[in-house]
Amino acid sequence: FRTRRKRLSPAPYPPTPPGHFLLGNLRDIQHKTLRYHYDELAKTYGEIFHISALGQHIIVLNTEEAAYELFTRRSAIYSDRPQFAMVDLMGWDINFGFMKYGERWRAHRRLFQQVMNPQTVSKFRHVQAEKIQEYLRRLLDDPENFSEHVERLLGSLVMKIVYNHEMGEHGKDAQFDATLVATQNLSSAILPGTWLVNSFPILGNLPGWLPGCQFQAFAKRTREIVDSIIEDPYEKAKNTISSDPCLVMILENSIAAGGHKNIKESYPKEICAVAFTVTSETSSTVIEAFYVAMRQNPDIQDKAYREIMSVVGSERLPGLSDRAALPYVEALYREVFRWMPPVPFSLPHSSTADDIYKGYFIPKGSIILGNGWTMMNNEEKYTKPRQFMPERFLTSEGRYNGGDIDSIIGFGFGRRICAGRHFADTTIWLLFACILATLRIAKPEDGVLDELDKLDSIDDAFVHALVAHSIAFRCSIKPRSLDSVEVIRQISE
Ligand code: HEM
Repeated sequence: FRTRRKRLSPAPYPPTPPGHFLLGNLRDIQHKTLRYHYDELAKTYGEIFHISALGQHIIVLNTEEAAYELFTRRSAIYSDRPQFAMVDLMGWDINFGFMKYGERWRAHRRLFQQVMNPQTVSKFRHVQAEKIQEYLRRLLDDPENFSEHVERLLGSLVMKIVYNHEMGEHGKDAQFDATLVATQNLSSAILPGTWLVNSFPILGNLPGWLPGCQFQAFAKRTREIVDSIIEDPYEKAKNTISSDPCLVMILENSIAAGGHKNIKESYPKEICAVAFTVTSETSSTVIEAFYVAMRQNPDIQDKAYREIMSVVGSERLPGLSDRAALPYVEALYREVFRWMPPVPFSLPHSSTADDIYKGYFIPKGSIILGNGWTMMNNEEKYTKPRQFMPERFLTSEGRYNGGDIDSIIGFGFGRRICAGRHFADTTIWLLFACILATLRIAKPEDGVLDELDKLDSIDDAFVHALVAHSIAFRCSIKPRSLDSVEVIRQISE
């Protein structure tokens, strides 16, 4: 590496915190509360800093301007992904979120966008509304398990729009259960430190019976499950005749119409197989953040309720066509993403060429993190940033001024920006609006404090690995009125 740097540039690395003489900044990388630590470092070093350990350079971008310059304007060299050996060993390299920047990624992403663009997503509005209403019914019947019901909501929604598959009871739907296990194995396998093979890919070549190589067996089991969710569900959906649109049929029709040259037969099946995995963790974190924010801020919740009542009334659930008329709900929705960015550093990008930014050297192969946490806590843009305050996205006349979906930093950056954001955006907005319209979320009424009430700061309710997650907490969830119960129970025609 030293020779390459000498050859290309005498420029210094971006500001770097002092590190250990051998281990470099390993302690900064393995810090327990990374978002606070990097926020501190950003305060010391400014819009960009650099840390390195064991030969790996990590560049952290702390302003929207720096992120825009590198991820968007220079996207040709900042759109790669660092590789996890375990992802490949488990067969999860079919997930284009992890693919290297290149032809295979491009073809997958193009196909995915074809079925997840705003026009196509709007075909699924009735499914979104139906599954959300089902979720509300579950909340009425079993409010304590509000969080577990989210998994079912997301699962049943994705299975329906992708495969036109109506999900069976929990634990009894072979297709969904396999998808869930494959997803959980992927999440655990990419947690830093879980498997040494991620840091030392050469281990992947060793036989599984060697001590320390248990990852081989885990990877093999997962690969079998991943293989099982690629082929069969797709073929089944392809051969089922239905008037409901689903991703499989949309893809098949456009392939038959000659819309896709140069794609392999497996690609459409692969993008369908990853849909739940790429949906579930991030979406459930945003929903958790909503519950925490609403539990802690009854006045804000009531204000949103009043807005919905005055625009929509109490005799039906809000729909996506009401969205523009509900600026406070929109602002609240946006504030959830700002207040607790679900993927605080986005998914890591990596660079494919040496570069210079503002006089600093960024070597090829660096991991580049967009520090969404610090960006969303920029005091110049967001006064009192740790306060949950939807008003910050409203003008003094109460009009929404928060920008369109692509301005949501929580969806990431540049060419790797979340490919499912239109589906996520409409689903999550509608979910929030329907909950706000019918239910009141509050602290538990039995007076027993739970972990959330014992925290020094409510921010600590969320811990993060790659994606943030809340600690377990309870809330009381009750219908707003008799009308609410009726609307939730009402079967739509
Ligand atoms: C609120 C929910 C969601 C959030 C916060 C979210 C966030 C993100 C983020 C931060 C990235 C990485 C962007 C980057 O590298 O800069 C990403 C990538 C991705 N997301 Fe989402 N996502 C959500 C829901 C979804 C849904 C519902 C889908 C699919 C239906 C989806 C599909 C994807 C895919 C396929 C990628 C990989 C894109 C690529 O590498 O080219 N996401 N998402």
